[in-house]
Amino acid sequence: MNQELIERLFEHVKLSLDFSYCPYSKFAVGACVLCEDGKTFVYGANVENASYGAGVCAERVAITKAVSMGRKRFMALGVMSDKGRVTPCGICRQVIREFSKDIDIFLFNPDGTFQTKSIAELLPDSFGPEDLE
Ligand SMILES: O=c1ccn([C@H]2C[C@H](O)[C@@H](CO)O2)c(=O)[nH]1
Ligand SMILES: [Zn+2]
Repeated sequence: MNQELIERLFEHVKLSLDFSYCPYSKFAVGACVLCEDGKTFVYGANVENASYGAGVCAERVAITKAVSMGRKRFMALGVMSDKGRVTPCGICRQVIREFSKDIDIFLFNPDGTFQTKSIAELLPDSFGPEDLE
């Protein structure tokens, strides 16, 4: 990933924080996937619910938006909370893994610095679509 794409990914993640609906946790999260074409950014924010368990994380919102637009493979996913660096929860790790085994996951800090993780690091010895073949 070149510097320009990383900066654009960060800008999308930052903007998506504004769309978070988090009246219960007050913990806003923004996420964005960069599709395999290297051009299409699809962002998402966490969307909570009065029935707490019905809430959805930002990462899954971004991914399900993209998949339902016909984009199933991703180069990168960026994420950040309004409190700073955040790392995807277990359910999101499994959903990321479903669609991309070689994705770069950018854990952004508010100043734009980041740490990258692979899905193999976040979800070692994972179960995925190939296991059902
Ligand atoms: O990586 C994460 C971690 C948490 N959340 C959301 C879920 C919930 O709405 C709030 C507090 O857990 O943050 C995300 O969207 N992504
Ligand atoms: Zn999650």
